[in-house]
Amino acid sequence: MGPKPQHVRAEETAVCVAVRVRPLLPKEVLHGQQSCVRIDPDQKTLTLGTNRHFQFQDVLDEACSQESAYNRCVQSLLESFFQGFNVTVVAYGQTGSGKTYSIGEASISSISDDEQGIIPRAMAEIFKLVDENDLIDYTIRVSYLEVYKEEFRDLLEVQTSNKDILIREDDKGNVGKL
Ligand SMILES: Nc1ncnc2c1ncn2[C@@H]1O[C@H](COP(=O)(O)OP(=O)(O)OP(=O)(O)O)[C@@H](O)[C@H]1O
Repeated sequence: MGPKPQHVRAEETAVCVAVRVRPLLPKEVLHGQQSCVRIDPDQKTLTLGTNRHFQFQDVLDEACSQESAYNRCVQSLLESFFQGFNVTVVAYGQTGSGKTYSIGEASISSISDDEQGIIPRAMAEIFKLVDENDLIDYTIRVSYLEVYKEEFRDLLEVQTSNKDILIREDDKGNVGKL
């Protein structure tokens, strides 16, 4: 078997799973806590303890920057998106593992450009690609919803009652907020 590609492209697989290990937080260092995982970037494996190995399509270590995480896991999806495919990015993990940090709180204006996560980077690239293409008229709609304890919250309009938020699929298979 030849070496695996460094970056898995969207067209090569329907689902790509990458694992990201965050650095220890200052308070964890203060309490003398230590990392319990090891990453092998060549084998794309993460080892828990000494002998529990897990393989992923990509493994991002503690030093992986927001830019690199975006380039490795998301950028190619935008190409597919502009070719008309639906694309989805999901951050999954236990509390405090870095989902919000990785996805990128678009609402936090105090963070530096380097620290911006996936949402602001993807938005910037979408608008750049739209700007570059004068031949097509684009309409962009955005919704930003939180689902917590089976209740919706509209994060762009927090006063909206969750009862007024309806998610439906139309006859073309597009899922969205009514
Ligand atoms: N790759 C990283 N580099 C530096 N700091 C990080 C990284 N990932 C997460 N952190 C920090 O770790 C802390 C927890 O991360 P975050 O809030 O993103 O977790 P979460 O998975 O969204 O948690 P919850 O499910 O509780 O909302 C935050 O202080 C965040 O800034």
